[in-house]
Amino acid sequence: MIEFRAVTKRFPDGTLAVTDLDLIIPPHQVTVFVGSSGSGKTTILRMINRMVDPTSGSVLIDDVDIATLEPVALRRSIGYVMQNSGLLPHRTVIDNIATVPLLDGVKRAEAHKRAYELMDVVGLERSLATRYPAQLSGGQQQRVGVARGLAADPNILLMDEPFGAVDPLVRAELQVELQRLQRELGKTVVFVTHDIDEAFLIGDQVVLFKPGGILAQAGPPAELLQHPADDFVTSFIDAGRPRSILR
Ligand SMILES: Nc1ncnc2c1ncn2[C@@H]1O[C@H](COP(=O)(O)OP(=O)(O)OP(=O)(O)O)[C@@H](O)[C@H]1O
Repeated sequence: MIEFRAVTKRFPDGTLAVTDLDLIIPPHQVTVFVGSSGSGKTTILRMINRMVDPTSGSVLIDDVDIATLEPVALRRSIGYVMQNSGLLPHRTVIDNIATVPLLDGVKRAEAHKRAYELMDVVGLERSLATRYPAQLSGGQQQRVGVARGLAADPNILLMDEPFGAVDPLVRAELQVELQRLQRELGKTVVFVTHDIDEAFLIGDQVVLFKPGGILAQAGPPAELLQHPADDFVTSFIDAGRPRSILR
């Protein structure tokens, strides 16, 4: 379980990105952060692996305040998948997937063996292993990014708009794949998107933020749809609807 207790983040330039956030992220479920651009989603996500530290308040993982943990070790123990996959351009697919285990001192042969297994898990042909990222499609690159995020077998997987840069058809395919993966692996997934349809599709819990990183509502999709907390929630959900009809 991940817990935010009265977390506020103000950047040095004075920007208030997160305001007094109390939130529980249950284990083995997909929690989706949704909200308009600049509503603090990425900042909140990055506080889970200490890429960003709160100005005040605390973040706990399984009841341990992560401010007491060593940031680099914490970061390597948590999977992180970002938009545009964030792959290393001069390393092959197999080396990209094995990045964290290799950093952790796992022997190359063993790290590669596991990386090949992960290619199967995320639905990538093993024949792609020796290609470089630029020789893959956008969807394939994102799958490599997911495999890399899973390589250290983390309990927690953070995904920051992972499907934002691919076309709608590939995006739909990746969304279905993520649901399958989650049924098989049961990780604690925290997923950022600005797309309410995507949030409702893949989220067990959806957390909607207002500008300033103010929590608007958190709950299962049906709860937000049937019992929106206020007009902001209603209008954010409604704004997503015309797109669903057009799709
Ligand atoms: N390092 C920083 N220094 C100053 N302000 C920052 C920094 N990082 C983020 N911000 C600001 O904090 C606010 C929240 O940013 P954040 O990236 O968390 O939002 P977001 O909801 O993830 O947005 P998006 O959907 O556009 O990625 C924004 O106003 C942003 O400009």
